[in-house]
Amino acid sequence: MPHFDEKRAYAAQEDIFFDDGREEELVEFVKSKPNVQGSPSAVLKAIDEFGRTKKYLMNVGEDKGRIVTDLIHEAKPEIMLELGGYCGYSTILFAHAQRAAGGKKYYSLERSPKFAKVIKTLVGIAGLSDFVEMVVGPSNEGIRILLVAGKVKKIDMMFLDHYKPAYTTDLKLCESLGLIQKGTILAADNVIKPGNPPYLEYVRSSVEEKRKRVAEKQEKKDTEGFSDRAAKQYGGVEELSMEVKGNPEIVYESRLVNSFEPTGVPDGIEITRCVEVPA
Ligand SMILES: C[S@@+](CC[C@H](N)C(=O)[O-])C[C@H]1O[C@@H](n2cnc3c(N)ncnc32)[C@H](O)[C@@H]1O
Repeated sequence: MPHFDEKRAYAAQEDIFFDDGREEELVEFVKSKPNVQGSPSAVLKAIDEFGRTKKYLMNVGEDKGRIVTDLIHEAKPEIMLELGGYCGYSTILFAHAQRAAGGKKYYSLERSPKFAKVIKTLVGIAGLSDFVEMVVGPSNEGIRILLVAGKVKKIDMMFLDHYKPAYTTDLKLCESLGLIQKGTILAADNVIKPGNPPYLEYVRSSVEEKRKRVAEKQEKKDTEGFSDRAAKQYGGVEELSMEVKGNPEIVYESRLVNSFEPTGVPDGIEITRCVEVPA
């Protein structure tokens, strides 16, 4: 297990931990800092300072963030998607790394227009507006919009960090639309805290296991296995496109990388690579 540096811990997560005015406070806090204009690292440093000294923020944070930036440096994705952008911490961290690795575009799909505005503002301050494109609305709609617009034909890397039960349904949607191809990498946050059993089961299953479940109609509902808090986290149970079956023939290799929430609570990122898509 890696080590967590307590000095860098965010404030503890409260019962109400977002959408209570803290996101607007964060924007003012970042704007008040000198030298943030055009500097992704200074903007990230300011966001982390707010999370430590003012109020908790549901960001991926430095420890888990490093797992994904290392992967970006190694895989050099041209096209990257994130599902769930919140205040733009992951957007700025990963888009900055992707641009440095020679990438083409980072798409941030965020359901809340209010949070999308915060992301736009902070991404603008960081100087990444030309590289990042926001798609505002539910992720399943955003994915279809990007495909129909001809902007995304293959996903090179996708960071999943939105409504937990939607990880599996959105992955299946991407499979059905042909966006998951050999070499696609998925990085799924929060698979330990709060956890995501249906997603882990899906990406770790063999083709035979997936085929059997489809044939015997034994597929578990992708909304099963979540605590009430995780299922209602963003204001209610979201509608999910359960009818999308995905492509059980796709072969994945998947592994858990243990790490920590920015508060120091143990968590992990599931890293999944698509190794084969039969013709
Ligand atoms: C944990 S936060 C994302 C944190 C961000 N990735 C970071 O590390 O800085 C989850 C975000 O997902 C958004 N969200 C929830 N359900 C969504 C959906 N179906 N489609 C798109 N965004 C969604 C929420 O509004 C929230 O901003």
